[in-house]
Order: sequence, then C-alpha cells, then structure tokens
Amino acid sequence: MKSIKYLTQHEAIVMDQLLMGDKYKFPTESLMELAGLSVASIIQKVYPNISKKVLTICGPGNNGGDGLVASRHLVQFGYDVEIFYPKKTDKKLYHDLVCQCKHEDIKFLGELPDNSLLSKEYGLIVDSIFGYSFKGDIRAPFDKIIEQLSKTDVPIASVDMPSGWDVEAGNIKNLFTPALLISLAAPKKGAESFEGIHYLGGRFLPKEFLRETNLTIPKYNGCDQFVNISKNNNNNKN
Ligand SMILES: NC(=O)C1=CN([C@@H]2O[C@H](COP(=O)(O)OP(=O)(O)OC[C@H]3O[C@@H](n4cnc5c(N)ncnc54)[C@H](OP(=O)(O)O)[C@@H]3O)[C@@H](O)[C@H]2O)[C@H](O)CC1
Ligand SMILES: [K+]
Repeated sequence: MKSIKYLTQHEAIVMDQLLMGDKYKFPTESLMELAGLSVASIIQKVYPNISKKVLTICGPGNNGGDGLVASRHLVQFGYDVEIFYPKKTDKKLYHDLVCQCKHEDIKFLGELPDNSLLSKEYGLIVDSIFGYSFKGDIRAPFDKIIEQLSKTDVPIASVDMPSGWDVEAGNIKNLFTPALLISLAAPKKGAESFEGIHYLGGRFLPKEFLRETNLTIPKYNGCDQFVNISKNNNNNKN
C-alpha cells in the first residue's frame, strides 16, 4: 500500500471547500450522507453485536451532522440509538437531519447520563462533537462533556478526529483515546500517532480531485464504504 497522506487542518478545510465549490459541485448534504453511511458501516463492521444502546454525541458543526446521519443508518442496521445534541445548529439542513432521526424513533436526551448510567446502559459512544475545524481551548458545554468522556469505560468511536485533540498535534491535552477512529476522506495529522482501530470512510473523492490535490488514499475493495488503516493491520504493511 502507498503511504497515506495525513492532512494539516488548512489542507482539510481547503479540500472540503474545493469539493463543495464551483468545480466539483458536491452539496454538503451529499458528502455528509456518504460520510455518515460510512461511519455506520464501519461501526457495524467493528461492533456487530452490541447488546446495549449506542449514544451519539453531536457537536454544532458538520461533524455533528455526520453523527446525526450515522445514527439514522445505525437504526436501519438494527442498533438502538440515542442522541445527545446539546448545541443545536439553527440551519435548515440540521433541522431536517433531526427530523429524520425522530422519524427513526431516535430519542434525543436532554442531558448526558452520568458515567455509571453510561456503563450500565450503553455499549458504544459515537463522538461526533468536533472534526477538523476544532481549535483552541474547549468551550462550554463541550469542556465538561469531553472531561466526562475521558473517564468513561464505555468504548468510544470518534468521527474524523477524537474531539478535543489538536487537529495537527494530536492528544496534547491528555484527553480520552477512542477505541475506534473513523477518519473521513483522508486522515488528519493529529491522528498520525493513533494506535487503536483506525478506519477510513467517506469514499467520495473524484479521480480528478486526487490528481489535482496530489492526494494518496488507500484502495477501497469492491463496494466497501471503508478501508482498515490501523497500524497493526497486516494488509497495511508492505
Ligand atoms: N470532506 C469530508 O471529509 C467531509 C467532512 N465532513 C465533516 O465535517 C467536519 C468539519 O465540519 P465543520 O463544520 O467545518 O467543523 P467541525 O464540525 O469540526 O466543528 C465546527 C464547530 O465546532 C465549534 N468549535 C470549534 N472549536 C471549538 C472549541 N475550542 N470549543 C467549542 N466549540 C468549538 C465551532 O464553533 P464556533 O463558535 O467557532 O462556530 C463550530 O460550531 C469534518 O471533520 C467531517 O466530520 C462533512 O460532513 C462532509 C464532507
Ligand atoms: K469527533
């Protein structure tokens, strides 16, 4: 396998703008749908038998949107999903995503259950709080939420980046390390040190886009929406 490129924060932002701009013309909701579908597919692959509930924690940006979409697909896959979405985004896309989740009978929680309740009732936490646009010190209410996540024993699956990690420098604040990291489109530099289960999803980069940006991504098999890029995956060794 060719070596994978890890993106800087600036590169991730510029690439997304390019994909969604006048040349490649992808609407945000199309990419979000594919990203969210790949997140749910990867969770199904890595955690096929969760007997307890799945809790998705959504942030205020597009990373949170990915979590809303993934939750809907997880219900379609047979999981019992609840969502905690403390800072809702007042945009039509997000109102629509919440509405779609409610039509899947997904319950929206008013507060984050404490860690003993989390351990008792939940088998997985999906962290879709912050993605590649996270910067600086963690502001309320997410500071307390991420502090609590750093103490839970429930496995965490992070979408695009572990929330609170510096997008380039990684876990410099000594926060939680997820069991599973799902990078989207291409991994970010801050994830380069990640030693856990690491999958790449978001299979939507056009051929011309890859040529134009000189981006190397691993080969996806068949119609898979994901590829395993974990360091300890033998298929990734030359
Ligand atoms: N091409 C792709 O791979 C696609 C990726 N997608 C997903 O989109 C995110 C990036 O989404 P974006 O909306 O740009 O940003 P985030 O979701 O990462 O975060 C933005 C919100 O977070 C708030 N924020 C930022 N820093 C902090 C902080 N220190 N404390 C508290 N809150 C913070 C920020 O708040 P502001 O007040 O600054 O506005 C934003 O509200 C990417 O990672 C993927 O998951 C797309 O879904 C599709 C294509
Ligand atoms: K995240």
